[in-house]
Amino acid sequence: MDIFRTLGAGARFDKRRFAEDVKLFEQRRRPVEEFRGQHRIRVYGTDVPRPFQTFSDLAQQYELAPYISENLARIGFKQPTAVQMQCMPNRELIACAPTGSGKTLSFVLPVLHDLRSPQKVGFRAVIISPTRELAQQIYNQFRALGEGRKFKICMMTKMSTSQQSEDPRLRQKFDILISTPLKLVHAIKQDKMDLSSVKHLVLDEADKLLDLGFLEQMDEILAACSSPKLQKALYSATIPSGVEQLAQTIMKDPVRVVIGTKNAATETIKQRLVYVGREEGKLIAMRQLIQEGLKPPVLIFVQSIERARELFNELVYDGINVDVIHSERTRAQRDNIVNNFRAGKIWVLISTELMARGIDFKGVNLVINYDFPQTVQSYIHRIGRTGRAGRSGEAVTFFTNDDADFLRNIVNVMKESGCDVPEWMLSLKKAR
Ligand SMILES: Nc1ncnc2c1ncn2[C@@H]1O[C@H](COP(=O)(O)OP(=O)(O)OP(=O)(O)O)[C@@H](O)[C@H]1O
Repeated sequence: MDIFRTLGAGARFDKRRFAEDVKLFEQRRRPVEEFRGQHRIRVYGTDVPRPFQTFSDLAQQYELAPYISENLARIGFKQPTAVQMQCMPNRELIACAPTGSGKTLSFVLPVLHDLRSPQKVGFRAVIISPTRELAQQIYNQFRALGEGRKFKICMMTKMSTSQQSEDPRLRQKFDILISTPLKLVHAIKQDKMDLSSVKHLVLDEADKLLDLGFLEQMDEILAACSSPKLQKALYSATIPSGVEQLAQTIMKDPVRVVIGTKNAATETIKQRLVYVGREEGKLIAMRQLIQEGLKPPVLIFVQSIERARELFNELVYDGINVDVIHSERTRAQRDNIVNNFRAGKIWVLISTELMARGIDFKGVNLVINYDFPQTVQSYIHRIGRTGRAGRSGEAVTFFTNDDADFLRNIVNVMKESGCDVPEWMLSLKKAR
């Protein structure tokens, strides 16, 4: 880029110097491109920062505060993942990387780095997530990586009276806020939330947040983040083109980062489709899987709360160590279930879409789509609860005659992510 600046400044054109500059530019660019190619990193936009290769490179390149390097080592993160290597933006960012590829750290790290130290000027970073469980997980990651810096980090759902206080001096203590959209909009509307100092606004599971269900709330949040220095960052494993177009309209000259194949499933997951005929066939197929021997922990997705309850009653009757989670369970119940499933005390967990996105149950061996997912995005996120952080995993999806119209969409995802699929399935008509 130097060559263009030199010319822009009105210097006389020196052909030889220009040729040398071009050569130098190419020499610097080529290894970076090769490195990106090896890690399947694609970038779009102008002046995209070069990726760092190791955490010590990062520390040097960005003069990282030592506490961050120490915390990375303590947590046990030795080598950055591809998305982390490329996500030290100097401006707005849209990042699409597979499930379980470490996107959380890839925004926690640059935010902490940029905030440097606690300041009493009010919230400077806001992270939005579609569910409370995911917000909690992000909060934990901030606490772990921020250890030793005394940042005031708060989760909206746990806000104390001082955080919501009318007194601006009390509110100013805080640096980072993590919230679901509804809670935050509620506080903004009650005039209890000043977001005018926010410099970093991160939307995790951005395609979900920019979906119709949340769009109005996102508008309110964006309007409240009034600082001209505001930088937005959007992250998801799936960013459909419509959402990306919408995102572009609210962003200024963003860098786009894509890891691997866009909108595909994680390649470490072995995916399988099982034909069960009709609805009644699902329970028979489920019992057959159990008889063949399930290796817990296993996560089962169904389409509604009612169906989750029904399946739970069936499996409890069969003597399975099973529990069920959905939005009608109390907060305490949901927290307990998540903790117990993580600790291996629950072997089989039945869930609605609530747990489909973002939740990091590291050791899940098998995801069963008992009910066929309604969208490609839902499929990718649901099965992405297994095969995380480079581990292997398995996903089984039941389909009935009624699901035939949508089968082709899922078959395509399977093919894109390197799974074998029967030829006849590839010739099915695509659903709209
Ligand atoms: N550099 C790293 N080295 C080792 N493990 C890592 C690294 N970065 C993240 N992880 C681990 O990888 C797992 C997945 O990370 P994370 O939850 O951030 O994935 P994600 O990309 O946000 O997935 P999803 O799309 O499902 O939300 C976590 O258990 C996390 O602790």
